[in-house]
Amino acid sequence: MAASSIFRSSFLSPPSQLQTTPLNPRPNTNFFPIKSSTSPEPNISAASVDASAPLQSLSKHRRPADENIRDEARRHSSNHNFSAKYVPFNADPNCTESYSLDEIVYRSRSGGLLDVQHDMDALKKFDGQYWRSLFDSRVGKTNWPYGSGVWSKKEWVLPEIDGDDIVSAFEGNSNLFWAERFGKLFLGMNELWVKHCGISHTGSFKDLGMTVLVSQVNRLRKMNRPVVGVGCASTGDTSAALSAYCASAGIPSVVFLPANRISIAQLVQPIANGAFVLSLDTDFDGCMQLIREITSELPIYLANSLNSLRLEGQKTAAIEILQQFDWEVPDWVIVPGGNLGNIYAFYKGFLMCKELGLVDRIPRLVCAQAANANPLYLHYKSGWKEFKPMKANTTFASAIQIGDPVSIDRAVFALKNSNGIVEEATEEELMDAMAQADSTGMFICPHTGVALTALIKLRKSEVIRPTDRTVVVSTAHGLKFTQSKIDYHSKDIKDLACRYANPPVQVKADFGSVMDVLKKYLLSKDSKY
Ligand SMILES: Cc1ncc(COP(=O)(O)O)c(C=O)c1O
Ligand SMILES: N[C@@H](CCOP(=O)(O)O)C(=O)O
Repeated sequence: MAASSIFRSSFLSPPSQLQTTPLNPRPNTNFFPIKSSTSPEPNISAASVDASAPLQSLSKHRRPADENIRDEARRHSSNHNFSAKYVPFNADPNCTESYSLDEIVYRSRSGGLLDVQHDMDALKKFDGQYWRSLFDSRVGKTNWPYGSGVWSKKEWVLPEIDGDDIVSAFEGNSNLFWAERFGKLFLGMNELWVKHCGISHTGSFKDLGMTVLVSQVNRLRKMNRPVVGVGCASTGDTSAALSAYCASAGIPSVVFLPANRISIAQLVQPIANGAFVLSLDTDFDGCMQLIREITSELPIYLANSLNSLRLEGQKTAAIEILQQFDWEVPDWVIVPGGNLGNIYAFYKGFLMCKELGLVDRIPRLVCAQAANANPLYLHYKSGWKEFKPMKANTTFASAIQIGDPVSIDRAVFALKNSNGIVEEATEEELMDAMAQADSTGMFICPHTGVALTALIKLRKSEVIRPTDRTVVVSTAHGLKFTQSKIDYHSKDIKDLACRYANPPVQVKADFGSVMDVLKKYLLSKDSKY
């Protein structure tokens, strides 16, 4: 949709070296490397958990001037027994099928999804307090790779990767914003929080997963595995993240984009980062089908969330939320869903925290879809009967215009096991919610508008109570979707009332005219004036 003339004229012209030390690792009372009868894990060293230095010596310990943070990490040899492997997703406990993470495999023998399974027994050798303290000790530092919100949880993500192979932009650690005004004004809530995963290196939560996937690719290439490049189908955010992380590691990337269906800001990201960009005359589901076929023929590694490595990074956003609440569990977490990997990633992050004793319960999850692309919602409404993929219609929430989500089974599992709910948002609802949020100081993307709509509906029906602590996950930066905001505030959208539009006022450039409009404006704001 074109910007209105108003908009055209008004807008469109011209680290420290500190070793971070957990405060209270269970088997270790004196801050020195862990070795006790309760711990068969004697080799956890400074590099693996950063637990080796007494607190008082930390500030005196500087890295030599000719050494960078990677060199420094390399000096500390990491020696632990944590491990992870691929297993069929939600398999029978007796199933023995598994694959090393160094294999190139995306599907189980039966064609089902895979999951990354951690050696939970090894992780359980340390109690919840230990892990909480360890993760807390790494926040806000520049130690490689722990300065990243993802790699600060390395033992739970890719425990066996060498720090040297990691490709990171110190992603994660995103803002958990107290949406005070929006909560009070529109929902009568005190405890509404927005997890701004889009305030990130490439402007979306995809960075969390992509740092893991590209790091593993980096490792595979060093092992001379047949990976010439990495490829994805995308509605704009996966491609941006893939191309940035690949460019940073010097790895070729190939992205399949549905022509004319993603924002200009998203399109320019892989172009600028030097990806090989194919603009295809189909929708996202068509691109996804093609990349799956192509990656089974050519030495191109698949970077979509069908690849379960991605979800290992994305799950850290859930752990981060708990950490930011000082390990108190919120009542609800609302996530916009498209290809449906992220809702499972959140579930997995919360579940690991529960199973490893960091918290005692998990929040209820809500997955929010655009009504124009709502296969999960329809499935939920049918009582989880047979799932029917659909042809997704155009939506302002263009990154979730997906009709045949690859992670449908993961999403259903996550929702069933978290007493979850699925909601939907019409175009009018999601655009109004976005405008309302923006009017309280946010600048969110339309997908976050979808999630906020779900919240508004669940508040109206009193499913979510005024005192419930609720987190809405904001998945991308609003600056990637400015055209939708321009259209809305121009009231330039067919069939939408654009009730919260705030178009600029064109005024003659003379004192009297400016005074007139300002007086009128102030009167509307303050009855005492
Ligand atoms: C901005 C944004 N929000 C939400 C989603 C949905 O995430 P998922 O595909 O993991 O459901 C996507 C991508 O699909 C996205 O790019
Ligand atoms: N919104 C996504 C769609 C693909 O999702 P993925 O998580 O499977 O890569 C995008 O930005 O491309």
